[in-house]
Amino acid sequence: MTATLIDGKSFAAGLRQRIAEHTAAMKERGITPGLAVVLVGEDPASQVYVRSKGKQTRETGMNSFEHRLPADTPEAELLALVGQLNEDPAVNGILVQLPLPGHMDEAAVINAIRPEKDVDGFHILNVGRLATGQKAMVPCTPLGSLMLLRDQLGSLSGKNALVIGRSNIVGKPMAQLLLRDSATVTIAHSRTCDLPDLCRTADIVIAAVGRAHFVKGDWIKPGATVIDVGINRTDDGLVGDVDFAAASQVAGAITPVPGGVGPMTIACLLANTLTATARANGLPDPEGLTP
Ligand SMILES: Nc1nc2c(c(=O)[nH]1)N[C@@H](CN(C=O)c1ccc(C(=O)N[C@@H](CCC(=O)O)C(=O)O)cc1)CN2
Repeated sequence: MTATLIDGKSFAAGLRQRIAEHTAAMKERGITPGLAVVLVGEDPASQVYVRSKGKQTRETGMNSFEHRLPADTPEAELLALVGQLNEDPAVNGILVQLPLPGHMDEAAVINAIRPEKDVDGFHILNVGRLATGQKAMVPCTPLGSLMLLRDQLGSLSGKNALVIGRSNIVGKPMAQLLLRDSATVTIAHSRTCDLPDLCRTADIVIAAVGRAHFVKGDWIKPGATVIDVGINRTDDGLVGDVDFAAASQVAGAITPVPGGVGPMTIACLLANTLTATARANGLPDPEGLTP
């Protein structure tokens, strides 16, 4: 392997430490940040993520409120719970774990969350604010990826960045964040022509396509920085969207899976909860936690 390994696990641990310090300072002023996480159904991966979110929230000194609803919960009941959490002054952040069961309208549920408490940054107002350069809540996985990129590269200005994947929760907000940092951004997707050649022009590759080992080693420009957002469960265990073994021979720096972007997602959720708490109390945004 020639590439530098971007250690998201250790970066996330450092970030959580800083968040714990900010939280302790807030608690001295009588303010305890609170995060409510709602899980509908019993998806095994979601259960693991929700458990980790609760544990890490408590470890940083914040209050954690967990709500578990059965898979056949009517949408109106979930909306009523979101309404209660919106009104609860002890709750600064609300997250509804995705995916939701098929009978629910994800957009309707997300848009029912008060934008100031939308620590996932998925509410349509936060999407619009991010796209227009206004103060927003920023989705956690793209925010974590940006932090890793800045740490690795310093300035992203003028770099050719290729985002592979156009989802609302990763691809599109990632592209917005890269643009904000003055990268030259291309978004690729399933209909993109000649993706391997396009990828070979990229200084930064963000793989968020949701297909195991989709990005091949010979697609990577020598020295490029590769951020692998994929989490694919295969017979060989958890793997990313990038063929890590091959790409790490060519790239300048690369995130592993596991231990790359994944741990940053929850750390950034805590960062967003702290930011939401600061804003709700008329305090400045905590330093280094927002883009
Ligand atoms: N409301 C939301 N739902 C979902 C989000 C989200 O940001 N908000 N993202 C994903 C799942 N997710 C958090 O919810 C998440 C995914 C992965 C990890 C992580 O730490 N991954 C580890 C591996 C863990 C494992 O073994 O599964 C890693 O990559 O090292 C944390 C959070 C979908 N839903």
